[in-house]
Amino acid sequence: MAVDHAAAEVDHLAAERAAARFDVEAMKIAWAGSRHAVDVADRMARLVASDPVFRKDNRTMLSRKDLFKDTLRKAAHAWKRIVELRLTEEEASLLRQYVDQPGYVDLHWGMFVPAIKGQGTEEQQKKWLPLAYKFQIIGCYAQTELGHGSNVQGLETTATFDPMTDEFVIHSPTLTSSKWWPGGLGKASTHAVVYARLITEGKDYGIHGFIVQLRSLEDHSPLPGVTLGDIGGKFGSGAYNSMDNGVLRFDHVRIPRDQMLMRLSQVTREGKYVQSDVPKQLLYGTMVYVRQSIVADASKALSRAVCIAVRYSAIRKQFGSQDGGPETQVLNYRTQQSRLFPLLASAYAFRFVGDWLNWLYTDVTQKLEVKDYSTLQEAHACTAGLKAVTTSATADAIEECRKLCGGHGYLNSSGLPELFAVYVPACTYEGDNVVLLLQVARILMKTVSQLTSGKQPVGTMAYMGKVQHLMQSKCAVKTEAFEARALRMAVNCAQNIGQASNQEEGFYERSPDLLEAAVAHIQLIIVTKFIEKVHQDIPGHGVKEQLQNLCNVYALYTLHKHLGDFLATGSLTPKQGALANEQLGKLYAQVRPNAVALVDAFNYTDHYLGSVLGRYDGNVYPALYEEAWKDPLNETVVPEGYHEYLRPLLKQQLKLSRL
Ligand SMILES: CCCCCCCCCCCCCCCCCCCCCC(=O)SCCNC(=O)CCNC(=O)[C@H](O)C(C)(C)COP(=O)(O)OP(=O)(O)OC[C@H]1O[C@@H](n2cnc3c(N)ncnc32)[C@H](O)[C@@H]1OP(=O)(O)O
Ligand SMILES: Cc1cc2nc3c(=O)[nH]c(=O)nc-3n(C[C@H](O)[C@H](O)[C@H](O)COP(=O)(O)OP(=O)(O)OC[C@H]3O[C@@H](n4cnc5c(N)ncnc54)[C@H](O)[C@@H]3O)c2cc1C
Repeated sequence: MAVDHAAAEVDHLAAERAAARFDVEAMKIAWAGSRHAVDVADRMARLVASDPVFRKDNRTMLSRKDLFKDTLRKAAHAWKRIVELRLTEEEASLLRQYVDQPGYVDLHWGMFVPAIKGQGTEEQQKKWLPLAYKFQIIGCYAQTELGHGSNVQGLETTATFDPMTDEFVIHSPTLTSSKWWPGGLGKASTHAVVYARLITEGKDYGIHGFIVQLRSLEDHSPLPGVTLGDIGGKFGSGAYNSMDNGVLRFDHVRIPRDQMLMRLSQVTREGKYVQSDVPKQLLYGTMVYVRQSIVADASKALSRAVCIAVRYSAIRKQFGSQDGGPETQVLNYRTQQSRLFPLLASAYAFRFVGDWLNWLYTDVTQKLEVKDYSTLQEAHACTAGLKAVTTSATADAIEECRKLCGGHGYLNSSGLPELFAVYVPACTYEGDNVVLLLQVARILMKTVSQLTSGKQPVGTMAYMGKVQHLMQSKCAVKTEAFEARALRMAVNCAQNIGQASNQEEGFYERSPDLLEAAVAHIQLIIVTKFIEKVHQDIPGHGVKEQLQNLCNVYALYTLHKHLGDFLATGSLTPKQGALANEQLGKLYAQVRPNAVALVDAFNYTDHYLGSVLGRYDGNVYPALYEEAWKDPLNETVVPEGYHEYLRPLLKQQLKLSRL
């Protein structure tokens, strides 16, 4: 008798859900942050999923042109719904999240508007923001050039003040000064915040921001002196190809003086350069803002991949059938668990550290408003470091989830290839991860060097103040081992650099070790913030226990993976390392019955997941089968090209065989 495997798989997920030992609804609240956050997210996710314009299952099959047009259509429709339904900012940005297609709106709202808010004077904000808020202009963030991205101070575009006309002349003096990469620039934007070297009275004052109109508001054609276009196709099908990353050149384009963003410094009518009393690093404020939002996005991307891999691992069975009994769910294999559960724990870890970082960012912003710049360095180190560590881990984890889903994970319909292709540039944009970690390392070295002068480190560096204790002790407590490892790695680097004849040379020579020291410091922050979270009052049956488990998994897995660091710095003994690994195995066994419910708590719709393997109902096989037939290649039974290329070949073989 034929067994209906599909029906059996569906029952399987129901059984998994029934076996969970905690209240999933309460976990949804812990994940989202509040009941309100769950409800709004739920409403927006359903709004998007039920609207045919937001369909995305065909995206990887569209040509670049069709994909771009589809992005424009979705963005316009989303805006229409936002206006019609009078959505709040919170609702609108969730709606954008669930539309799940990178597009010019991200740069408009995510960078153009924040750049004007952060670097524009009140007057400039009054003039430009209302236009941007109503989409009467579309803006992008034009910083990176063909020749320089990481080294912002190396940018070549010039903005030369002409006192005769009270204008700046924006110019691209070399090929490498062409703006290259800005999202939304290629085809959509009418305006840009352009970063250029300010030259006045014959002196180069370095990089400053300018609002420049690029296209006509009448017919969208480039303004005189402006050459611009798209930079071409990118990694993967669908994926980031919905975005028009662009190239832009200026040939002596003139803009009024008041289009220089003048909150941080000004040029007077006479051409005098005046520096305000605010730190010049505030020029980088937009990047700091986006880096903190990228950390929150890491937990979203990672949780999606993990949700797909966990559900599918509960459905998928291989081996183990004896006497006609059931086969083993691959989720029951210890190896599957040891690869998958640390990623599940990381998704929760990144979620909570992302919330904390958002708090830190808000706090710093409030302090800046009253000219308190004391936490600027902390904000830079935390946003840069957490951006680097969480995006690298998430990119690796999405690829691991693909492998955890076996062959089917490689199909576009699994959702994983596109998720990976969209996600990986996060390791590069908004600061290459290595470059950002070296920034953290510089701050660590500065902090270590100040320890001898008695200056007490603060914020996330405060543990370094316990230097006497941490340099000597054997650590019994988990966080203390993380603190000792991070501090000792930093101190080792500082000592090695100190022996070099020149500090810069020493830093350069030791940079691979410095990267590792920076990672150790950031991992300490993630572990600490997770522990702080589970110490809070968390309502709901079994929720706190589950989070405690996941926190332990994250910490012990990180420890296991970097055991070399812990041993080399003497922060743990080999015996402690072995015990930690033993413990990890036990924790996986506790996660196992709750795994499906723990990913259900992310509360993702099937539309947002975009994966036949991750379907909520577990009906994987019929969906895979159906999906295959939708491929354009299956529109005809006999493929196009048969008559030109297959038939002649086959005929020829026929003749040969007759010879
Ligand atoms: C209601 C409607 C709603 C509608 C709904 C719609 C809603 C939609 C919403 C959508 C939202 C989604 C979001 C967008 C999506 C993302 C997409 C991707 C976009 C990607 C964009 C990009 O990709 S955009 C380009 C990013 N390009 C970089 O990222 C360059 C890195 N490169 C550097 O960033 C500098 O080049 C680098 C290395 C620091 C050296 O800079 P340098 O040479 O000037 O300086 P030094 O290293 O010498 O440092 C000198 C001193 O500055 C200190 N310092 C340095 N940085 C600092 C900082 N930031 N803050 C404070 N302090 C800082 C340092 O600690 C030193 O401090 P000290 O002097 O005390 O030691
Ligand atoms: C999808 C995408 C979207 C983007 N959107 C925008 C946008 O909207 N606006 C915008 O202005 N830009 C944008 N960018 C550009 C992005 O910000 C830069 O690509 C990024 O900052 C990295 O700079 P780079 O390309 O110059 O890399 P490079 O610095 O050339 O990196 C090449 C290699 O050199 C290494 N390296 C560089 N410097 C050092 C160092 N000091 N020490 C050790 N190693 C080093 C890096 O680690 C890397 O391995 C986007 C990029 C991408 C991929």
